Amino acid sequence: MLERWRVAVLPGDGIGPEVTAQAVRVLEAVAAHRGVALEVREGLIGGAAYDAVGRPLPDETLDLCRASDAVFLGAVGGPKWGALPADKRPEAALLGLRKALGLYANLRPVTPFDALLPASPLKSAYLAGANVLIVRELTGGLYFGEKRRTRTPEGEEEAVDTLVYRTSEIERVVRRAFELARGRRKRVTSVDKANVLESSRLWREVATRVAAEYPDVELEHLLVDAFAMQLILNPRRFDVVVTENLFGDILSDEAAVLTGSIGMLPSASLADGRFGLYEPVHGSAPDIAGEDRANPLAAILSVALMLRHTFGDEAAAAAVEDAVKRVLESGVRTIDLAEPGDPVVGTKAMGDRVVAALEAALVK
Ligand SMILES: NC(=O)C1=CN([C@@H]2O[C@H](COP(=O)(O)OP(=O)(O)OC[C@H]3O[C@@H](n4cnc5c(N)ncnc54)[C@H](O)[C@@H]3O)[C@@H](O)[C@H]2O)C=CC1
Ligand SMILES: CC(C)CC(=O)C(=O)O
Ligand SMILES: [Mg+2]
Repeated sequence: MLERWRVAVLPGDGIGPEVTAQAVRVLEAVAAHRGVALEVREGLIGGAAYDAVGRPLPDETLDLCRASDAVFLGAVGGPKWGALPADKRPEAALLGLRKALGLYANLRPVTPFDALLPASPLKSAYLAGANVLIVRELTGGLYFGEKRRTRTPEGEEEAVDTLVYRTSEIERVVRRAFELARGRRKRVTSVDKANVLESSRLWREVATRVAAEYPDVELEHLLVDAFAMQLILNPRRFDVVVTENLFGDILSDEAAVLTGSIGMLPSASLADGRFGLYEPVHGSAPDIAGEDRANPLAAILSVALMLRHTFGDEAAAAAVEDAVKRVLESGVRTIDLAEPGDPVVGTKAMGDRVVAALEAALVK
């Protein structure tokens, strides 16, 4: 294990800084317990960076990330910056950062906590034990293809986005999915739209080829529309799901519903090796920003992923996840998770509870 953890922290916009503050407290608690020197260095990104220096992804931020073992990111974006040219928008910074750091595999574990299962036994039976790992390709596809505005010969405005995948891009992310499946239930579902899209036909061919290297892991192909339905109908049938960038973005927000809130879904964006960027799946939630109402658990669970994938500290990762579990079992909820009558706490108070549960477990 490393004795020094160098973490770049990019709080970003909206609720980004609020949830990041709680995530950093959890990381600090773990590092203090482990006796590890934690170097947290903050950088600017998104609208906050645009406002401060006129660019959403300053070179200093990229340099900081490259000089770190891991990056934690809150969220970027908001209506304030919506009218800027595409390359100045906060979202462009996030895409640019993912590309520049080679973060091609985005892991989005979807693991409903028992304490949040619906009250009806029928509904809980359908969700109990569901544990899906979405592996989303993160540096290719529509988000990175050529974009342009043109005019038709008739003078009508036209917009073009291009969806490009090459074999090597598909191969590495599918291989990552198979490797992860080996440590789980040994089942990969590859999601595409091969009945219509040429890029999906290539995706399916490559996935089938890679699967031959993993005879112990079962592969199934599903079309994205059918998968979107099956995910809700029968979530327990899925183990690892691998898919392209846009499909993975949409399907993971859909999957968040299984956990009770988008505020529960963490993510790890990985390059080859141990380097990674960790962020909640949700955005900057401008509708609740600044009100201490955001659920910080997705951000805190992203710290668990950092401990697991970058710092190789499985015990600490499990301790953070267990602290979240115990806090939820105690009944407290942020507003997004609350049923009538539940004790509701704010962002910071939820962070307090998790840190207290974690410290109690770590000193034992
Ligand atoms: N990784 C990132 O930085 C992402 C940024 N965005 C950006 O965020 C901005 C807002 O996008 P939206 O479509 O509204 O998506 P969003 O994920 O920010 O919010 C969707 C809904 O979920 C709620 N929500 C989100 N996170 C929550 C949390 N932690 N606790 C409680 N409720 C939460 C919000 O209040 C809102 O009602 C946009 O500028 C978008 O581009 C969107 C997704 C990812
Ligand atoms: C904000 C976008 C650039 C991406 C997004 O929605 C995501 O990564 O979940
Ligand atoms: Mg998204």
